[in-house]
Amino acid sequence: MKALVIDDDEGIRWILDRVLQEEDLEVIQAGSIGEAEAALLDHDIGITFLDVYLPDGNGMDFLATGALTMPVVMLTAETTFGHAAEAYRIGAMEYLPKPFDLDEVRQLVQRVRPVKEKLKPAHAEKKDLIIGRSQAMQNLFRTLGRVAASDLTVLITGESGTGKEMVAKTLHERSQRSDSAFIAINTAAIPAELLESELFGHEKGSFTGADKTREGRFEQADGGTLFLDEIGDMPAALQAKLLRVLEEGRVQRVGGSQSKTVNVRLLAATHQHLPKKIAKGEFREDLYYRLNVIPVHIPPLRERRDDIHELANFLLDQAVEELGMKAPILLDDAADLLSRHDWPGNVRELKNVMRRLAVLTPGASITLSDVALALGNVDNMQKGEETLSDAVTRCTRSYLNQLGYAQAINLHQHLLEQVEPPLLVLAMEKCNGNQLKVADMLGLNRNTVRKLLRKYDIDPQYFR
Ligand SMILES: Nc1ncnc2c1ncn2[C@@H]1O[C@H](COP(=O)(O)OP(=O)(O)OP(=O)(O)O)[C@@H](O)[C@H]1O
Repeated sequence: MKALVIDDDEGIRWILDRVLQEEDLEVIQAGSIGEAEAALLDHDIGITFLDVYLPDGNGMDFLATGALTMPVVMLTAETTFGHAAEAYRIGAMEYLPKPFDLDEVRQLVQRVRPVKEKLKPAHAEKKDLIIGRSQAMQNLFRTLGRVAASDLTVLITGESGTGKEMVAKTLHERSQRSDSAFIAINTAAIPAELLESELFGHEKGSFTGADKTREGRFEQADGGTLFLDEIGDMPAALQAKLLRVLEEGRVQRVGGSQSKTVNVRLLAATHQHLPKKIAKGEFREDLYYRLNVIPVHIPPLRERRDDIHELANFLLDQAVEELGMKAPILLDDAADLLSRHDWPGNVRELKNVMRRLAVLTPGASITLSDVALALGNVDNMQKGEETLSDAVTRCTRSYLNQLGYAQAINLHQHLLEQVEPPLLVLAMEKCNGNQLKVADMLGLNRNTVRKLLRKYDIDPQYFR
Protein backbone atom coordinates (compact mmCIF):
# COMPACT_ATOMS: atom_id res chain seq x y z
CA MET A 1 0.00 0.00 0.00
CA LYS A 2 1.15 3.54 -0.69
CA ALA A 3 0.84 6.48 1.68
CA LEU A 4 0.81 10.10 0.61
CA VAL A 5 2.22 12.64 3.08
CA ILE A 6 1.24 16.24 2.31
CA ASP A 7 3.10 18.66 4.55
CA ASP A 8 5.39 21.58 3.79
CA ASP A 9 7.49 20.83 6.88
CA GLU A 10 10.34 18.65 5.72
CA GLY A 11 10.92 17.42 9.29
CA ILE A 12 7.38 16.05 9.56
CA ARG A 13 7.64 14.45 6.14
CA TRP A 14 10.92 12.82 7.13
CA ILE A 15 9.62 11.40 10.39
CA LEU A 16 6.40 10.09 8.82
CA ASP A 17 8.41 8.64 5.96
CA ARG A 18 10.48 6.64 8.44
CA VAL A 19 7.56 5.40 10.52
CA LEU A 20 5.46 4.49 7.51
CA GLN A 21 8.33 2.70 5.82
CA GLU A 22 8.81 0.66 8.96
CA GLU A 23 5.19 -0.34 8.48
CA ASP A 24 6.06 -1.50 4.94
CA LEU A 25 4.32 1.34 3.19
CA GLU A 26 5.67 3.04 0.13
CA VAL A 27 5.68 6.76 0.96
CA ILE A 28 5.03 9.50 -1.57
CA GLN A 29 5.83 12.98 -0.29
CA ALA A 30 4.23 16.26 -1.32
CA GLY A 31 5.13 19.70 0.00
CA SER A 32 2.06 21.42 -1.43
CA ILE A 33 -1.43 20.80 -2.79
CA GLY A 34 -0.07 21.14 -6.32
CA GLU A 35 2.48 18.39 -5.71
CA ALA A 36 -0.21 16.26 -4.08
CA GLU A 37 -2.49 16.62 -7.09
CA ALA A 38 0.32 15.47 -9.37
CA ALA A 39 1.07 12.51 -7.06
CA LEU A 40 -2.59 11.48 -7.06
CA LEU A 41 -2.53 11.20 -10.83
CA ASP A 42 0.50 8.92 -10.76
CA HIS A 43 -0.14 6.71 -7.75
CA ASP A 44 -2.85 4.59 -6.24
CA ILE A 45 -2.80 5.87 -2.67
CA GLY A 46 -4.21 3.87 0.25
CA ILE A 47 -3.94 6.47 3.02
CA THR A 48 -3.13 10.18 3.09
CA PHE A 49 -1.64 12.31 5.87
CA LEU A 50 -2.63 15.91 5.28
CA ASP A 51 -1.41 19.12 6.90
CA VAL A 52 -3.77 22.11 7.24
CA TYR A 53 -1.59 25.08 6.35
CA LEU A 54 0.11 24.50 3.03
CA PRO A 55 1.94 27.04 0.85
CA ASP A 56 -0.65 26.95 -1.94
CA GLY A 57 -3.85 26.55 0.07
CA ASN A 58 -5.61 25.08 3.04
CA GLY A 59 -5.60 21.31 3.56
CA MET A 60 -9.17 21.36 4.90
CA ASP A 61 -10.39 23.07 1.71
CA PHE A 62 -8.47 20.50 -0.34
CA LEU A 63 -10.12 17.68 1.60
CA ALA A 64 -13.53 19.31 1.07
CA THR A 65 -13.08 19.22 -2.73
CA GLY A 66 -13.43 15.43 -2.54
CA ALA A 67 -10.14 14.88 -4.42
CA LEU A 68 -8.96 12.49 -1.69
CA THR A 69 -11.10 9.37 -1.87
CA MET A 70 -8.97 7.22 0.47
CA PRO A 71 -8.89 7.44 4.31
CA VAL A 72 -7.36 10.79 5.29
CA VAL A 73 -5.57 11.68 8.53
CA MET A 74 -5.41 15.42 9.21
CA LEU A 75 -2.25 16.69 10.90
CA THR A 76 -2.32 20.04 12.55
CA ALA A 77 -0.78 22.21 15.22
CA GLU A 78 -4.24 23.72 15.83
CA THR A 79 -5.96 22.07 18.72
CA THR A 80 -9.27 23.88 18.71
CA PHE A 81 -12.21 21.51 18.86
CA GLY A 82 -14.04 23.33 16.08
CA HIS A 83 -11.16 22.46 13.80
CA ALA A 84 -11.34 18.76 14.59
CA ALA A 85 -15.12 18.68 14.21
CA GLU A 86 -14.85 20.38 10.85
CA ALA A 87 -12.16 17.91 9.76
CA TYR A 88 -14.42 14.94 10.55
CA ARG A 89 -17.42 16.60 8.94
CA ILE A 90 -15.66 17.11 5.62
CA GLY A 91 -14.25 13.61 5.51
CA ALA A 92 -11.17 13.07 7.66
CA MET A 93 -10.94 9.61 9.15
CA GLU A 94 -8.71 10.79 11.97
CA TYR A 95 -7.32 13.99 13.34
CA LEU A 96 -3.86 14.07 14.91
CA PRO A 97 -2.75 17.22 16.70
CA LYS A 98 0.97 17.94 16.28
CA PRO A 99 3.26 16.86 17.82
CA PHE A 100 1.65 13.50 17.26
CA ASP A 101 2.35 10.21 18.86
CA LEU A 102 4.13 7.89 16.42
CA ASP A 103 2.48 4.85 17.94
CA GLU A 104 -0.87 6.35 17.06
CA VAL A 105 0.31 6.69 13.46
CA ARG A 106 1.36 3.02 13.44
CA GLN A 107 -1.97 1.90 14.85
CA LEU A 108 -3.89 3.91 12.28
CA VAL A 109 -1.91 2.35 9.46
CA GLN A 110 -2.57 -1.12 10.81
CA ARG A 111 -6.28 -0.45 10.89
CA VAL A 112 -6.49 0.67 7.27
CA ARG A 113 -3.71 -1.52 5.89
CA PRO A 114 -5.85 -3.83 3.78
CA VAL A 115 -7.25 -0.86 1.82
CA LYS A 116 -7.22 -1.27 -1.95
CA GLU A 117 -5.60 -4.70 -1.93
CA LYS A 118 -8.97 -6.21 -1.10
CA LEU A 119 -11.14 -3.90 -3.18
CA LYS A 120 -13.62 -6.10 -4.95
CA PRO A 121 -14.85 -5.20 -8.41
CA ALA A 122 -18.45 -5.34 -7.19
CA HIS A 123 -17.65 -2.32 -5.10
CA ALA A 124 -17.51 0.00 -8.09
CA GLU A 125 -21.05 -0.96 -9.07
CA LYS A 126 -22.35 -0.60 -5.57
CA LYS A 127 -20.68 2.73 -5.06
CA ASP A 128 -23.12 4.90 -6.92
CA LEU A 129 -26.39 3.46 -5.70
CA ILE A 130 -28.61 6.22 -4.38
CA ILE A 131 -30.25 4.98 -1.22
CA GLY A 132 -33.51 6.44 0.02
CA ARG A 133 -36.83 4.92 1.07
CA SER A 134 -38.35 8.15 2.40
CA GLN A 135 -41.26 9.72 0.53
CA ALA A 136 -39.05 12.68 -0.41
CA MET A 137 -36.40 10.46 -1.99
CA GLN A 138 -39.00 8.30 -3.74
CA ASN A 139 -40.44 11.45 -5.34
CA LEU A 140 -36.95 12.52 -6.30
CA PHE A 141 -36.28 9.14 -7.95
CA ARG A 142 -39.45 9.55 -10.01
CA THR A 143 -38.28 12.96 -11.25
CA LEU A 144 -34.82 11.58 -12.04
CA GLY A 145 -36.37 8.68 -13.92
CA ARG A 146 -38.43 11.08 -16.02
CA VAL A 147 -35.62 13.48 -16.95
CA ALA A 148 -32.51 11.27 -17.05
CA ALA A 149 -32.86 10.28 -20.68
CA SER A 150 -33.65 13.80 -21.88
CA ASP A 151 -31.21 16.61 -22.58
CA LEU A 152 -32.93 18.96 -20.18
CA THR A 153 -30.90 21.15 -17.87
CA VAL A 154 -31.32 20.22 -14.23
CA LEU A 155 -30.63 22.46 -11.25
CA ILE A 156 -29.92 20.36 -8.16
CA THR A 157 -30.26 22.12 -4.82
CA GLY A 158 -29.55 20.88 -1.31
CA GLU A 159 -27.28 21.39 1.65
CA SER A 160 -23.68 20.31 1.50
CA GLY A 161 -23.26 16.51 1.59
CA THR A 162 -26.84 15.66 0.57
CA GLY A 163 -25.70 13.89 -2.61
CA LYS A 164 -25.97 16.53 -5.33
CA GLU A 165 -22.93 15.36 -7.24
CA MET A 166 -24.09 11.79 -6.91
CA VAL A 167 -27.46 12.69 -8.44
CA ALA A 168 -25.70 14.52 -11.28
CA LYS A 169 -23.54 11.45 -12.03
CA THR A 170 -26.58 9.20 -11.98
CA LEU A 171 -28.42 11.47 -14.40
CA HIS A 172 -25.45 11.20 -16.75
CA GLU A 173 -25.12 7.45 -16.39
CA ARG A 174 -28.79 6.93 -17.14
CA SER A 175 -28.71 9.18 -20.22
CA GLN A 176 -27.86 8.42 -23.83
CA ARG A 177 -24.66 10.34 -23.22
CA SER A 178 -23.33 7.79 -20.75
CA ASP A 179 -20.58 6.61 -23.11
CA SER A 180 -19.24 10.15 -23.38
CA ALA A 181 -17.53 12.28 -20.76
CA PHE A 182 -18.98 13.43 -17.46
CA ILE A 183 -17.01 16.53 -16.55
CA ALA A 184 -17.52 18.01 -13.09
CA ILE A 185 -16.20 21.37 -12.07
CA ASN A 186 -16.54 23.07 -8.71
CA THR A 187 -16.99 26.75 -9.44
CA ALA A 188 -16.23 27.76 -5.86
CA ALA A 189 -12.91 25.90 -5.74
CA ILE A 190 -11.34 27.70 -8.72
CA PRO A 191 -10.00 31.27 -8.38
CA ALA A 192 -12.27 33.72 -10.26
CA GLU A 193 -9.46 34.81 -12.61
CA LEU A 194 -8.85 31.23 -13.79
CA LEU A 195 -12.45 30.12 -14.03
CA GLU A 196 -13.15 31.54 -17.47
CA SER A 197 -10.17 29.76 -19.00
CA GLU A 198 -11.07 26.59 -17.10
CA LEU A 199 -14.58 26.62 -18.57
CA PHE A 200 -13.92 27.87 -22.06
CA GLY A 201 -10.19 27.17 -22.60
CA HIS A 202 -7.53 29.61 -23.76
CA GLU A 203 -5.20 30.25 -26.66
CA LYS A 204 -1.45 30.25 -26.14
CA GLY A 205 -0.18 33.65 -24.95
CA SER A 206 -3.62 35.03 -24.14
CA PHE A 207 -2.51 35.89 -20.58
CA THR A 208 0.62 35.56 -18.46
CA GLY A 209 1.13 31.91 -17.72
CA ALA A 210 -0.88 30.71 -20.74
CA ASP A 211 2.12 29.01 -22.33
CA LYS A 212 0.05 26.39 -24.13
CA THR A 213 -3.31 26.37 -25.88
CA ARG A 214 -5.79 24.57 -23.62
CA GLU A 215 -9.23 23.06 -24.14
CA GLY A 216 -11.90 24.23 -21.73
CA ARG A 217 -14.28 22.00 -19.79
CA PHE A 218 -17.11 22.73 -22.25
CA GLU A 219 -15.05 21.33 -25.10
CA GLN A 220 -13.98 18.34 -23.01
CA ALA A 221 -17.62 17.59 -22.25
CA ASP A 222 -18.64 17.78 -25.92
CA GLY A 223 -21.13 14.98 -26.55
CA GLY A 224 -21.42 14.35 -22.82
CA THR A 225 -22.45 16.11 -19.62
CA LEU A 226 -20.98 19.12 -17.84
CA PHE A 227 -21.72 19.41 -14.13
CA LEU A 228 -21.23 22.88 -12.66
CA ASP A 229 -21.11 22.50 -8.90
CA GLU A 230 -21.58 25.50 -6.57
CA ILE A 231 -22.97 27.56 -9.42
CA GLY A 232 -24.15 30.17 -6.89
CA ASP A 233 -20.54 31.22 -6.40
CA MET A 234 -19.91 32.06 -10.03
CA PRO A 235 -18.66 35.66 -10.52
CA ALA A 236 -21.15 38.02 -12.21
CA ALA A 237 -19.09 38.63 -15.37
CA LEU A 238 -18.84 34.93 -15.98
CA GLN A 239 -22.55 34.38 -15.38
CA ALA A 240 -23.22 36.58 -18.41
CA LYS A 241 -20.73 34.63 -20.54
CA LEU A 242 -22.14 31.31 -19.43
CA LEU A 243 -25.65 32.42 -20.33
CA ARG A 244 -24.48 33.42 -23.81
CA VAL A 245 -22.74 30.07 -24.34
CA LEU A 246 -25.86 28.19 -23.24
CA GLU A 247 -28.07 30.17 -25.55
CA GLU A 248 -25.79 29.99 -28.57
CA GLY A 249 -24.40 26.50 -27.97
CA ARG A 250 -20.96 27.84 -28.95
CA VAL A 251 -17.79 28.53 -26.96
CA GLN A 252 -14.88 30.81 -27.63
CA ARG A 253 -11.53 30.29 -25.91
CA VAL A 254 -9.98 33.16 -23.94
CA GLY A 255 -7.81 35.07 -26.43
CA GLY A 256 -9.39 33.22 -29.37
CA SER A 257 -11.18 34.76 -32.30
CA GLN A 258 -13.31 31.84 -33.46
CA SER A 259 -16.14 30.13 -31.68
CA LYS A 260 -16.90 26.41 -31.80
CA THR A 261 -20.19 24.57 -31.51
CA VAL A 262 -20.44 22.27 -28.51
CA ASN A 263 -23.10 19.72 -27.71
CA VAL A 264 -23.20 19.59 -23.94
CA ARG A 265 -25.89 18.68 -21.47
CA LEU A 266 -25.63 20.99 -18.50
CA LEU A 267 -26.33 20.01 -14.90
CA ALA A 268 -25.79 22.55 -12.13
CA ALA A 269 -25.91 22.42 -8.36
CA THR A 270 -25.83 24.78 -5.43
CA HIS A 271 -26.32 24.72 -1.67
CA GLN A 272 -27.39 28.37 -1.80
CA HIS A 273 -30.86 29.84 -2.16
CA LEU A 274 -30.57 31.39 -5.61
CA PRO A 275 -33.78 33.52 -5.47
CA LYS A 276 -32.27 35.26 -2.43
CA LYS A 277 -29.05 35.85 -4.31
CA ILE A 278 -31.07 37.24 -7.22
CA ALA A 279 -32.86 39.63 -4.84
CA LYS A 280 -29.48 40.85 -3.59
CA GLY A 281 -28.26 41.33 -7.17
CA GLU A 282 -25.64 38.60 -6.84
CA PHE A 283 -27.07 36.12 -9.33
CA ARG A 284 -28.55 36.80 -12.75
CA GLU A 285 -32.23 36.07 -12.96
CA ASP A 286 -32.06 35.17 -16.67
CA LEU A 287 -29.33 32.60 -15.99
CA TYR A 288 -31.37 31.18 -13.12
CA TYR A 289 -34.34 30.54 -15.42
CA ARG A 290 -32.04 29.05 -18.03
CA LEU A 291 -30.61 26.60 -15.45
CA ASN A 292 -33.72 25.87 -13.45
CA VAL A 293 -35.55 24.03 -16.24
CA ILE A 294 -35.97 20.98 -14.02
CA PRO A 295 -35.51 21.77 -10.33
CA VAL A 296 -34.43 18.86 -8.14
CA HIS A 297 -34.21 19.48 -4.42
CA ILE A 298 -32.53 16.98 -2.09
CA PRO A 299 -33.78 17.50 1.47
CA PRO A 300 -31.29 17.42 4.34
CA LEU A 301 -30.98 14.08 6.11
CA ARG A 302 -32.71 15.37 9.28
CA GLU A 303 -35.87 15.90 7.18
CA ARG A 304 -35.86 12.30 5.93
CA ARG A 305 -34.93 10.30 8.98
CA ASP A 306 -36.56 7.19 7.45
CA ASP A 307 -33.52 6.94 5.19
CA ILE A 308 -30.89 6.92 7.90
CA HIS A 309 -30.98 3.28 9.02
CA GLU A 310 -30.69 1.86 5.52
CA LEU A 311 -28.10 4.44 4.53
CA ALA A 312 -26.05 3.69 7.65
CA ASN A 313 -25.96 -0.03 6.78
CA PHE A 314 -25.15 0.69 3.15
CA LEU A 315 -22.36 3.10 4.05
CA LEU A 316 -21.02 0.66 6.64
CA ASP A 317 -20.87 -2.10 4.00
CA GLN A 318 -19.19 0.31 1.66
CA ALA A 319 -16.59 1.31 4.26
CA VAL A 320 -15.94 -2.27 5.27
CA GLU A 321 -15.46 -3.31 1.67
CA GLU A 322 -13.23 -0.33 0.97
CA LEU A 323 -11.11 -1.06 4.01
CA GLY A 324 -11.09 -4.80 3.53
CA MET A 325 -12.30 -5.46 7.05
CA LYS A 326 -14.80 -7.81 8.63
CA ALA A 327 -18.30 -6.33 8.71
CA PRO A 328 -19.60 -5.54 12.20
CA ILE A 329 -23.37 -5.65 12.70
CA LEU A 330 -25.13 -2.37 13.40
CA LEU A 331 -27.43 -3.11 16.32
CA ASP A 332 -30.97 -1.71 16.18
CA ASP A 333 -30.71 0.65 19.14
CA ALA A 334 -27.42 1.97 17.73
CA ALA A 335 -29.16 2.62 14.41
CA ASP A 336 -32.02 4.37 16.24
CA LEU A 337 -29.56 6.75 17.82
CA LEU A 338 -28.07 7.50 14.39
CA SER A 339 -31.60 8.20 13.14
CA ARG A 340 -32.21 10.75 15.88
CA HIS A 341 -29.01 12.70 15.20
CA ASP A 342 -29.32 15.94 13.20
CA TRP A 343 -26.47 15.41 10.71
CA PRO A 344 -25.45 18.96 9.82
CA GLY A 345 -22.99 17.50 7.29
CA ASN A 346 -25.73 15.20 5.87
CA VAL A 347 -24.87 11.94 4.10
CA ARG A 348 -21.19 12.84 3.87
CA GLU A 349 -21.04 13.14 7.66
CA LEU A 350 -22.94 9.87 8.13
CA LYS A 351 -20.52 8.22 5.73
CA ASN A 352 -17.56 9.47 7.79
CA VAL A 353 -19.11 8.31 11.05
CA MET A 354 -19.77 4.84 9.59
CA ARG A 355 -16.22 4.66 8.30
CA ARG A 356 -14.90 5.66 11.74
CA LEU A 357 -17.15 3.13 13.42
CA ALA A 358 -15.97 0.41 11.03
CA VAL A 359 -12.36 1.20 11.75
CA LEU A 360 -12.54 1.93 15.43
CA THR A 361 -15.15 -0.49 16.75
CA PRO A 362 -13.38 -3.36 18.40
CA GLY A 363 -16.26 -5.88 18.54
CA ALA A 364 -18.32 -7.80 16.06
CA SER A 365 -21.23 -5.42 16.51
CA ILE A 366 -21.67 -1.68 16.66
CA THR A 367 -23.46 -0.96 19.89
CA LEU A 368 -25.44 1.95 21.21
CA SER A 369 -22.47 3.11 23.23
CA ASP A 370 -20.10 2.95 20.24
CA VAL A 371 -22.45 5.29 18.39
CA ALA A 372 -23.04 7.48 21.43
CA LEU A 373 -19.31 7.88 21.81
CA ALA A 374 -18.75 8.62 18.13
CA LEU A 375 -21.59 11.16 18.02
CA GLY A 376 -20.91 12.54 21.49
CA ASN A 377 -17.38 13.36 20.52
CA VAL A 378 -18.49 15.19 17.42
CA ASP A 379 -21.35 16.98 19.21
CA ASN A 380 -19.11 18.12 22.00
CA MET A 381 -16.52 19.29 19.59
CA GLN A 382 -19.10 21.27 17.68
CA LYS A 383 -20.15 22.95 20.91
CA GLY A 384 -16.49 23.63 21.63
CA GLU A 385 -16.60 21.26 24.60
CA GLU A 386 -13.95 18.76 25.50
CA THR A 387 -14.34 15.11 24.49
CA LEU A 388 -13.51 12.20 26.78
CA SER A 389 -10.36 11.27 24.88
CA ASP A 390 -9.28 14.92 24.83
CA ALA A 391 -9.76 15.07 28.59
CA VAL A 392 -7.77 11.88 29.11
CA THR A 393 -4.98 13.18 26.88
CA ARG A 394 -4.92 16.50 28.73
CA CYS A 395 -4.86 14.92 32.18
CA THR A 396 -2.25 12.31 31.22
CA ARG A 397 -0.01 14.97 29.71
CA SER A 398 -0.18 17.13 32.78
CA TYR A 399 0.41 14.11 35.04
CA LEU A 400 3.47 13.14 32.99
CA ASN A 401 4.76 16.70 32.98
CA GLN A 402 4.57 16.88 36.74
CA LEU A 403 6.12 13.48 37.21
CA GLY A 404 8.68 13.60 34.45
CA TYR A 405 8.39 11.05 31.65
CA ALA A 406 11.29 9.00 33.00
CA GLN A 407 9.52 8.42 36.30
CA ALA A 408 6.28 7.17 34.80
CA ILE A 409 5.62 3.58 35.69
CA ASN A 410 2.38 1.65 35.70
CA LEU A 411 0.74 4.47 33.78
CA HIS A 412 -2.03 2.24 32.45
CA GLN A 413 -2.89 1.02 35.95
CA HIS A 414 -2.73 4.55 37.31
CA LEU A 415 -5.16 5.75 34.63
CA LEU A 416 -7.55 2.87 35.28
CA GLU A 417 -7.55 3.75 38.95
CA GLN A 418 -8.59 7.28 38.04
CA VAL A 419 -11.33 6.11 35.71
CA GLU A 420 -12.86 3.13 37.48
CA PRO A 421 -14.09 4.74 40.73
CA PRO A 422 -16.18 7.51 39.10
CA LEU A 423 -17.50 5.00 36.57
CA LEU A 424 -18.56 2.60 39.35
CA VAL A 425 -20.14 5.37 41.40
CA LEU A 426 -22.12 6.65 38.42
CA ALA A 427 -23.32 3.17 37.52
CA MET A 428 -24.25 2.40 41.16
CA GLU A 429 -26.23 5.64 41.30
CA LYS A 430 -28.09 4.89 38.07
CA CYS A 431 -28.89 1.31 39.14
CA ASN A 432 -29.79 2.20 42.74
CA GLY A 433 -27.04 -0.02 44.03
CA ASN A 434 -28.22 -3.16 42.18
CA GLN A 435 -24.92 -4.83 41.42
CA LEU A 436 -26.36 -7.21 38.83
CA LYS A 437 -27.62 -4.27 36.81
CA VAL A 438 -24.32 -2.46 37.30
CA ALA A 439 -22.49 -5.50 35.96
CA ASP A 440 -24.73 -5.49 32.87
CA MET A 441 -24.34 -1.77 32.37
CA LEU A 442 -20.55 -1.93 32.54
CA GLY A 443 -20.25 -5.22 30.70
CA LEU A 444 -18.39 -6.83 33.62
CA ASN A 445 -19.25 -9.91 35.57
CA ARG A 446 -20.78 -9.60 38.99
CA ASN A 447 -17.71 -10.81 40.85
CA THR A 448 -15.53 -8.23 39.18
CA VAL A 449 -17.98 -5.51 40.19
CA ARG A 450 -17.93 -6.74 43.76
CA LYS A 451 -14.11 -6.87 43.78
CA LEU A 452 -13.81 -3.39 42.33
CA LEU A 453 -16.24 -1.93 44.88
CA ARG A 454 -14.12 -3.43 47.60
CA LYS A 455 -10.87 -2.30 46.03
CA TYR A 456 -12.01 1.31 45.87
CA ASP A 457 -13.76 1.20 49.18
CA ILE A 458 -17.15 2.10 47.68
CA ASP A 459 -19.96 1.16 50.06
CA PRO A 460 -22.92 -0.41 48.17
CA GLN A 461 -25.28 0.41 51.07
CA TYR A 462 -24.94 4.04 50.25
CA PHE A 463 -26.77 3.66 46.91
CA ARG A 464 -29.84 1.70 48.01
N1 LIG B 1 -28.70 8.78 -1.07
C1 LIG B 1 -27.41 8.38 -1.03
N2 LIG B 1 -27.11 7.08 -1.08
C2 LIG B 1 -25.83 6.66 -1.00
N3 LIG B 1 -24.78 7.47 -0.87
C3 LIG B 1 -25.01 8.79 -0.81
C4 LIG B 1 -26.35 9.31 -0.89
N4 LIG B 1 -26.29 10.65 -0.82
C5 LIG B 1 -24.99 10.96 -0.70
N5 LIG B 1 -24.21 9.86 -0.70
C6 LIG B 1 -22.75 9.81 -0.55
O1 LIG B 1 -22.40 10.91 0.31
C7 LIG B 1 -21.24 11.58 -0.15
C8 LIG B 1 -21.56 13.05 -0.39
O2 LIG B 1 -22.35 13.18 -1.55
P1 LIG B 1 -22.09 14.29 -2.69
O3 LIG B 1 -20.62 14.57 -2.85
O4 LIG B 1 -22.84 13.87 -3.89
O5 LIG B 1 -22.79 15.53 -1.96
P2 LIG B 1 -22.94 17.04 -2.46
O6 LIG B 1 -24.33 17.45 -2.10
O7 LIG B 1 -22.51 17.15 -3.88
O8 LIG B 1 -21.93 17.76 -1.49
P3 LIG B 1 -21.27 19.23 -1.66
O9 LIG B 1 -22.36 20.20 -1.84
O10 LIG B 1 -20.54 19.40 -0.36
O11 LIG B 1 -20.35 19.09 -2.84
C9 LIG B 1 -20.79 10.86 -1.39
O12 LIG B 1 -19.77 9.96 -1.04
C10 LIG B 1 -22.02 10.10 -1.85
O13 LIG B 1 -21.63 8.93 -2.51
